[in-house]
Amino acid sequence: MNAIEIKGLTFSYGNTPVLKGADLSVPKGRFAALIGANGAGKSTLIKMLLGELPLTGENGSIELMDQELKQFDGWSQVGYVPQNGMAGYKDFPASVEEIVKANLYSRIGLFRFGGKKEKELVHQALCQVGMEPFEKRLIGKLSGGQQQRVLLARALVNQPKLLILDEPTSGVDKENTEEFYRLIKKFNREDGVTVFMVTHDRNCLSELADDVWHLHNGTMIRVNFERKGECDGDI
Ligand SMILES: Nc1ncnc2c1ncn2[C@@H]1O[C@H](COP(=O)(O)OP(=O)(O)OP(=O)(O)O)[C@@H](O)[C@H]1O
Repeated sequence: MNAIEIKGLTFSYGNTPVLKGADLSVPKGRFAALIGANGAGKSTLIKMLLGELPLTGENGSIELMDQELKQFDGWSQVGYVPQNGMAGYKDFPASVEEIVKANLYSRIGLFRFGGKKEKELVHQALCQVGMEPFEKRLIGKLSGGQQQRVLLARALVNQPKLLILDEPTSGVDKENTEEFYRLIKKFNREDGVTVFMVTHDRNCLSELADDVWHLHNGTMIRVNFERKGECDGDI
């Protein structure tokens, strides 16, 4: 059973094709990494996966958790961590707790505050990533690495079965990057969460990923780990 199944995916911005028939599958419980040069189309593919870019019958097909994307109704099982998610929001008027709680809106309801149960879920998610001491801190007052851990907690608060991460440690220092990797590795290996991570960090691949996919010239190549030097210089 696959958490993600992509077949023949195509996408163009205007007349410029970016994806030209990409195939990829991520079996449930695996840790898959997606690599590729700048501008290869990795974020475009993630946006299509998340339904942020249109998918018509002519664009190929995407299934999440064995369901066609168009019919997919399990979004609470999918956690997403964007690249530099809070960068540029230095004065954003929300606390760490509020940022994480915002992802519970589907169970709380819009414009409502949530009760004791939701507060506890938020606290637990922050404990999972070691950010509970910062619960009341304004998000903009944290370091980039701390902010990314808060965004990981936000993704985890719904106890997802699939985590999608788009270059989650870009701009984060070595120590915080290592801590971030330790956390996602634990969620994958110990809690069985399927992980699909876009990265430029080649050094983490052998330690973290079961499968590595290389997006190149609009199509997907599965990288053979024994021969991973093949893509050196192109990711
Ligand atoms: N909204 C847009 N309109 C037009 N072109 C776009 C748009 N978004 C991205 N592109 C172009 O599509 C191509 C793929 O971009 P994308 O952001 O998906 O690449 P990427 O692999 O994620 O790159 P990076 O590693 O630098 O983040 C690039 O050439 C980019 O300039």
